[in-house]
Amino acid sequence: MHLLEKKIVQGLLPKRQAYSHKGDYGRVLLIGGNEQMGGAIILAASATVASGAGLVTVATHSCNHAALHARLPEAMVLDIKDQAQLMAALQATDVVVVGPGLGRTGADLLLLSTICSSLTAEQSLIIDGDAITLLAENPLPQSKAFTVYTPHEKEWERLSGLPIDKQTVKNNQASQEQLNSVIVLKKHLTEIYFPQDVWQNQSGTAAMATGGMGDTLAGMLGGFLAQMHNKKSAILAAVFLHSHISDLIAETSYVTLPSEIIKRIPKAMKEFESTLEVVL
Ligand SMILES: NC(=O)C1=CN([C@@H]2O[C@H](COP(=O)(O)OP(=O)(O)OC[C@H]3O[C@@H](n4cnc5c(N)ncnc54)[C@H](OP(=O)(O)O)[C@@H]3O)[C@@H](O)[C@H]2O)[C@@H](O)CC1
Ligand SMILES: Nc1ncnc2c1ncn2[C@@H]1O[C@H](COP(=O)(O)OP(=O)(O)O)[C@@H](O)[C@H]1O
Ligand SMILES: [Mg+2]
Repeated sequence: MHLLEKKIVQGLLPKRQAYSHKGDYGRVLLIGGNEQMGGAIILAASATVASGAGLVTVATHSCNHAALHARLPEAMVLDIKDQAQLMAALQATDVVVVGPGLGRTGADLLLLSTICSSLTAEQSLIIDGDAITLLAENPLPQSKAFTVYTPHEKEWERLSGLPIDKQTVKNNQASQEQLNSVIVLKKHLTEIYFPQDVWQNQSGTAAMATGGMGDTLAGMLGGFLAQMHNKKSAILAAVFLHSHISDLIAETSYVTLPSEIIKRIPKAMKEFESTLEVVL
């Protein structure tokens, strides 16, 4: 197992070219947030915007629109129930993040099925939160998109069938192969399962154990994948930086709130940029 530490991430983020524009930094569509959990998709989208994605759109329940506009004017908003608008947005995007605060109704499952079947191999799909639980309970044909699941241990138990005490590296690798996707298994010392190798994050502490923290990571992953050509570098950098920022705040704070982490993403990214592309 490879250790994901600061020296690995140093230089992974490409320095921006002078002659570039927002279209060069990717389009991300985030889907989630029902009547009870608008906060989850607002946090995720805020993390995507702070990570530097070129254009961010959020499909969420209409009751969240005013809050989202007020908190995050950088994002565009559409009604999660508007099929026509959603289909157009799915076709136009580079990355989809689905699941934060989505809910687990039949309509949510139908939506998930539409998303999985309509994406192409050129797009990326991050499946988080309720979307993982829905897929665990109702398996669907695999999407053609490059797919990343971001389960916590219980969500991974539901998806892989492995009880938490059986989630060994060997067992997890076997499940990752079956799912044919990247798995970010979130916990203390988060593990990342790629087809070729496994990484263990060395940043992060229990100061992160608060609601919305995983939603924030899902949004960061969307933002990093939208901008970086090397998908593996994007995933490793997002996982490390999410927890690294928390570690910096935790030097003087007992808990590290998702909103505080989000505010510090651009500054933290700056420290890790390089003109030379590092390939892992
Ligand atoms: N502000 C908002 O809008 C927020 C909205 N949110 C949205 O809520 C939706 C549901 O997501 P969820 O994670 O809260 O619930 P669920 O899938 O039932 O899992 C919890 C169960 O798993 C167990 N468990 C075991 N190991 C674990 C581990 N390492 N990490 C975590 N849990 C672990 C745990 O055990 P227990 O706590 O009982 O000991 C419990 O039995 C999702 O869409 C998410 O985006 C949240 O982000 C909060 C802020
Ligand atoms: N004790 C801990 N040590 C390190 N990281 C933690 C700890 N507890 C939680 N985290 C991190 O917080 C996030 C929690 O994700 P998740 O449970 O999906 O949150 P939510 O769904 O509430 O947004 C993960 O990135 C996880 O690694
Ligand atoms: Mg979660």
